[in-house]
Amino acid sequence: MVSTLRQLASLINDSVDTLESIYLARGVALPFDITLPTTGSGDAAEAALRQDPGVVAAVSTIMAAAAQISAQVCDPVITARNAAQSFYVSACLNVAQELNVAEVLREAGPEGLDAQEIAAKCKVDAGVLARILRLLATHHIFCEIRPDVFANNPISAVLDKRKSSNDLFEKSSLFFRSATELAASLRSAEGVPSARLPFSRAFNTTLPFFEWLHQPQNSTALARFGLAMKGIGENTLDNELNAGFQWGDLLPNSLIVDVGSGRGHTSIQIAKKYPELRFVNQDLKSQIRDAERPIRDADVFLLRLVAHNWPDRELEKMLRHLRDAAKVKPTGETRLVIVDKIVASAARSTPSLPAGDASGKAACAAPFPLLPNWGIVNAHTYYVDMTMFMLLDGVERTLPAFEAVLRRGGWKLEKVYHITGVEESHIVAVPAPVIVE
Ligand SMILES: C[S@@+](CC[C@H](N)C(=O)[O-])C[C@H]1O[C@@H](n2cnc3c(N)ncnc32)[C@H](O)[C@@H]1O
Repeated sequence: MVSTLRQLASLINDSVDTLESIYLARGVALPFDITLPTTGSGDAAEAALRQDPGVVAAVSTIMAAAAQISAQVCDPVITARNAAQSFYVSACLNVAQELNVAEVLREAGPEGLDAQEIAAKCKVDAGVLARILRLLATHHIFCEIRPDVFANNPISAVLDKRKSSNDLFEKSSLFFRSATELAASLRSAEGVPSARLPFSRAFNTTLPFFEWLHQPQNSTALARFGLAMKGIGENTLDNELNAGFQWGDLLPNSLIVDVGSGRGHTSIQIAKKYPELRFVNQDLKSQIRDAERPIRDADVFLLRLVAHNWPDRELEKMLRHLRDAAKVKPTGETRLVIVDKIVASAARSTPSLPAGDASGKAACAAPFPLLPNWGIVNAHTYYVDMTMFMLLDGVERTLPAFEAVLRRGGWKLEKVYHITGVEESHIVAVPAPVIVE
């Protein structure tokens, strides 16, 4: 019987072999050495190759197996202690972002900069800043090329907002401040949910998050939020358009209603590829000036990164309104396209889905002995789930949870598209009779 340790080591070895052979066959150099300063903004051919399904599978296996083998061999006390203190990584990263250290180091180039000079540009104490950057370098974010001299590596370069360090301003992190209230929020027994959410406590407000964001005094936060939303999926939208819901199968002139559209960046991207489709963007009044009521002759209601903003009871209400406004056979059939992450359990068990033949339901589970949800490969999904709770009482859902809320809202799950290299899935539903439970 091969030990779990050996199985994990084999998975890593085999996947490294696969990676090397794919890169060799394509004539592309393997990814940068993260222990060395970066000399530029990366290689476009290498960035494109990272989307290759064989590369995605090999990288996912290495990430999951490396994290698991490390946790397996490490003294449990040390693993637990490091996890308990990993907030320091976030806190130090927050410092680097607020002080625009990646921009300062981009301007310094691969020779790097002494902590004294970085601190002078950032107008803070050099000794503490050097210690903060060393903690980050220890986690492979920045590299310390000589004692107290730091440079960007490919990971810290990602923090660079590609502006001059003189043009950047201070920012406060909504998520970071809210997270400090997570435990207190769970313990509290105060009234309405919005008053006891970590965000509400941290920012001392009883307004729901999106209303708070639209207050005149929070216009900077709103602008930043709009940009962040535009940024999510910008690089992967092509993949989404090719391998997700098939917009090209809709008849010319079909009407797509983007519910909670933000500034309409998704519709604009789809319209560029499919100019024969029509679009309506709906959002809160200060985001765009448009109708807020459901539109009755839509062919598609698109909810992109919207369902996860709401707890089940609110999402169910929203889905019912859309169901009431949907076209049903024989006059047509409105499709509901939800673009959201799908959470998988970390337990190796079969999900208890009701019988049905919606294709593409199960995302590919990781091979034994890896955690079936691919462990840290999908860590971001579980982080965003916390953000949804902290800010909105929202939730990232499992597929059975989606199916249940859709059913209660009067929709029937038709098909799920899991798209390689994209964190969000496309969950497609059609109108179904509303079942009162
Ligand atoms: C997470 S963002 C998603 C934006 C966009 N769909 C995207 O994919 O980037 C959620 C959006 O829902 C909007 N929203 C929140 N409450 C709303 C409401 N009651 N009516 C319409 N839109 C709302 C917010 O203003 C925000 O733009």
